[in-house]
Amino acid sequence: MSVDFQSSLFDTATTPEVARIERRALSSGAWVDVARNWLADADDVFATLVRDVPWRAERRAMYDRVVDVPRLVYTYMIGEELPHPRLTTARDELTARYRPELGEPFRTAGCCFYRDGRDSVAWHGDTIGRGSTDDTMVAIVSLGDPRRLHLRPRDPERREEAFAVEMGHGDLVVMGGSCQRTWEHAVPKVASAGPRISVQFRPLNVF
Ligand SMILES: O=C(O)CCC(=O)C(=O)O
Ligand SMILES: [Fe+2]
Repeated sequence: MSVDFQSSLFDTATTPEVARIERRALSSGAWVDVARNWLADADDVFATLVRDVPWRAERRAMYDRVVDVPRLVYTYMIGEELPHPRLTTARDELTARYRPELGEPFRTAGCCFYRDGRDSVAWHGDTIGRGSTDDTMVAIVSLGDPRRLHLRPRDPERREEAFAVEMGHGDLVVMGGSCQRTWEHAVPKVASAGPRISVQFRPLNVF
């Protein structure tokens, strides 16, 4: 796969210890945490994932409705070695940071490859598993070209609360509380974008 990505432009990652996580409280008990430049070695992680993840096409029904999913995906399940040691470190740091609130570790790592601005994911909540009934967390590490994560309340009466978070190279975005069942998120198509990889860490039985 050829990827037109100038990694030198993005060589700004700090160490996770230095990055600050900022929380935005949302309605209905949902929240979003954002930490810029959270992942160290983001350039190397991105290049390794492009090369080594066994990407497969996905365009099918998912979540609680039929969702058009033009992007490449692969999910690392429990016990599967992650494709870069930095991701293992990242998962463990996320578990250390969030376990008091989450009550359990992050276990799986779903990877999505948005090849260009035409790749996207439509409005959904991660509600296949416990996200439909329980508070939980989905921690996203973004690599490559920035894309926007759009969020909106499920309740049509509250749609004016909708907003978007830019997910840049090495950034961490965590959706927590009731976010998967009371809010929806999407990564819409854009006129022009280079490749982006999203790594989503989730607890057991959250999809
Ligand atoms: O691209 C992203 O960071 C979000 C992906 C997502 O919401 C999902 O795969 O459930
Ligand atoms: Fe999602």
